This record gives sequence, C-alpha cells and structure tokens, in this order.
Amino acid sequence: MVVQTERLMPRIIVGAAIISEGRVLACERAAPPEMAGKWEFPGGKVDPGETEEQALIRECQEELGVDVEVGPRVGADIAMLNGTAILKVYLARLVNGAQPVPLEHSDLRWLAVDELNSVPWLPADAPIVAALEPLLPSSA
Ligand SMILES: Nc1nc2c([nH]c(=O)n2[C@H]2C[C@H](O)[C@@H](COP(=O)(O)OP(=O)(O)OP(=O)(O)O)O2)c(=O)[nH]1
Repeated sequence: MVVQTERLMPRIIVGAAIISEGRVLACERAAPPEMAGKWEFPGGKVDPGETEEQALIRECQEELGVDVEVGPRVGADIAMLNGTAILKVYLARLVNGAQPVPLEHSDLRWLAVDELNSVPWLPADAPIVAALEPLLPSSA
C-alpha cells in the first residue's frame, strides 16, 4: 500500500499573468533578500482548502489591491525547490476598474511583448515568460 501524507505532496504556488491593454504586469519582489530585485507574477502559495483560482484572487487582492478574473493556464507546470513545489501560472484580467498598487512589491511594471526580458525574472519564470510572448500583441 502506498502511504502519502499531505506533507509529502508538492506545494502548489500560483501566479497571475495579468494582461491589460496588451501588456503583462510584472512585480519586483521586495523580500526575502535573496529574491529582492527579481521580478515575478503576483501570487503565492495555495492555502489548504482553497482552489488555485481562489488563491490567485486572494493574492491579487492582498498584493495589488485589485480583483481579477482568472483565465486559462499559460505555460507548463514548473517544478521548483527540488520538486517540493510546483509553480502554475494562469492568465488573468482586471475587473472592477481598479489599478494595481504595489502593496507588497517594490515596483510594478506593465511590459509589452518587446519588453518582456527587460526585467530580471525569478529563474523559474523563464519558460512562462517565453510562453506569454505569442499571447501579447506585437505593438502594444
Ligand atoms: N508569486 C510568485 N512566486 C514565485 C514566482 N516564481 C517563483 O519562483 N516563485 C517562488 C518564490 C517563492 O519561493 C514562492 C512563492 O512564495 P511567496 O512567499 O510569494 O508565497 P506567499 O505569498 O504565499 O507568502 P508566504 O506564505 O510565505 O507569506 O514561489 C512567481 O512568478 N510568482
């Protein structure tokens, strides 16, 4: 019999690729020191009992003060931290007209397709950024 406890399951981390007016929102991490200055998609760990969509909606409210509608996945599952965590990124869009503010990040930038590589992304995000490229208009 295979015994697997929840503790042994990889931790799911979700990220939102929020697209507005042809640009995607990139967020500069403020902490911890080894990740500060690197850029990421807003998001975080899925809490127990929460769906991935609920986690993304909660994290975007906490980190950016905005409501988002979660769309389809972008890119593949990314194994991180020796396989103990998996990063899953979803497309998202802003709802209710509010604009994101950096409540937990040090900076936010809306990147057009030709600016996607203008910020130092966290290493795990590279394949997601590449998968986003064909989804953004060529002249935003
Ligand atoms: N949110 C987010 N995290 C990412 C991305 N790429 C990437 O490697 N990560 C890593 C950084 C962290 O090790 C982990 C997310 O942890 P976190 O500290 O942001 O999670 P959280 O918001 O739930 O925070 P907490 O529970 O530690 O307070 O995933 C990304 O694009 N977005």
